[in-house]
Amino acid sequence: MPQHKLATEVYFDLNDGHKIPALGLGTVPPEDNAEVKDQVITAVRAGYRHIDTAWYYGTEPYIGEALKVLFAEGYKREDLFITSKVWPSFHHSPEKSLDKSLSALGIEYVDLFLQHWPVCLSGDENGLPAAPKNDDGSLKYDDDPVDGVGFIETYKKLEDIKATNKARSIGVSNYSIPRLRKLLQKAKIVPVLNQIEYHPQLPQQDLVDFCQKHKILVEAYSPVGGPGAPVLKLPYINELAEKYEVSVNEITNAYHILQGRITLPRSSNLERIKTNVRLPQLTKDELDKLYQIGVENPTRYSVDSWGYGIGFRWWKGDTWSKEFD
Ligand SMILES: NC(=O)C1=CN([C@@H]2O[C@H](COP(=O)(O)OP(=O)(O)OC[C@H]3O[C@@H](n4cnc5c(N)ncnc54)[C@H](OP(=O)(O)O)[C@@H]3O)[C@@H](O)[C@H]2O)C=CC1
Ligand SMILES: O=C1Nc2ccccc2C1=O
Repeated sequence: MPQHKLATEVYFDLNDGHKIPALGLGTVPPEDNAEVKDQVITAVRAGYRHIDTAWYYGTEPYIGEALKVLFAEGYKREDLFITSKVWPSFHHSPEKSLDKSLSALGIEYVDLFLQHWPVCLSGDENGLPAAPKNDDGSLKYDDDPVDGVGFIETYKKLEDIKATNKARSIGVSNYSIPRLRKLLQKAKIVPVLNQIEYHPQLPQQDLVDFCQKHKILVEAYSPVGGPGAPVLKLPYINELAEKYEVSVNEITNAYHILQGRITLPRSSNLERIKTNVRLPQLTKDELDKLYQIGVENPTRYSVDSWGYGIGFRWWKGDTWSKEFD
């Protein structure tokens, strides 16, 4: 049995002086939100130190229950890295959203607070409904979803929050290159990272290069493509798992971590969470071959309707859209 390094022991430097564990646990609701409590406890006991959540997921109260158990076992708040996010329907009051998240989680600060999407949906003072609709069924925005700059105002509020210490670091999610360009013209604080869909089937080297140039880390969500784990069906990933005697999930994690990206796998299977921690040392040729899979046949699995028109190339039918740039 080959000896492998551990993904749980890798930390990356953020541009504001803090550090982030490279492997984080995703907490999008499973069938029953309460299951997240055991998932978090299992992960931390297995060595994970990074939990990714969001007000939108509705799982923060269960993560809070897990934290109580873990703190009682002796784990320290300062040893964990906890991320939450402000949803677009809460764009007018991110601090209120963060206060709700902190209260549900039972903690005083988050390590990282992200703007979940660079758009402004029309929610009430409690951010509800999360997906507001016009009478014709279309999404109800407070700002033009394509040309509006309200998303920059939201980010500025995150800059103010950082000064309160309720969030140690601030960052963004689902930002394309055009949105990042606009943001960087106005931002005082460069976001520490951009959380985006990323896996071997979704090559986004241009966005990664742009982020790298501005010292913004890339954090990969849906590292196996979300429900059904379609990415894990790729024959080459299975070939590598056999070669290194690890799971297919550990290959998709290594794909990111070895190239300086944070990865956020999620699972309802506690055994899978527990064992998904080794870091096989894939070669440069193997990493390049994984990357080429997506160049030849790009596939985006997460296609939320609020993601259209914000500067990403979306997979539509059999061609990439021209929306980028
Ligand atoms: N900022 C954003 O907009 C977004 C952020 N995220 C974040 O990223 C996290 C991860 O993304 P997410 O889309 O949830 O998912 P993942 O890509 O991690 O996929 C999770 C799914 O894959 C299944 N799976 C994993 N491994 C296997 C395996 N070996 N065999 C069969 N099935 C498997 C899981 O099933 P099982 O439960 O049975 O293991 C689960 O259904 C989220 O939880 C969230 O924290 C996600 C989407 C958007
Ligand atoms: O914004 C999100 N949309 C999603 C859809 C499925 C799972 C997670 C998310 C998000 O975080």
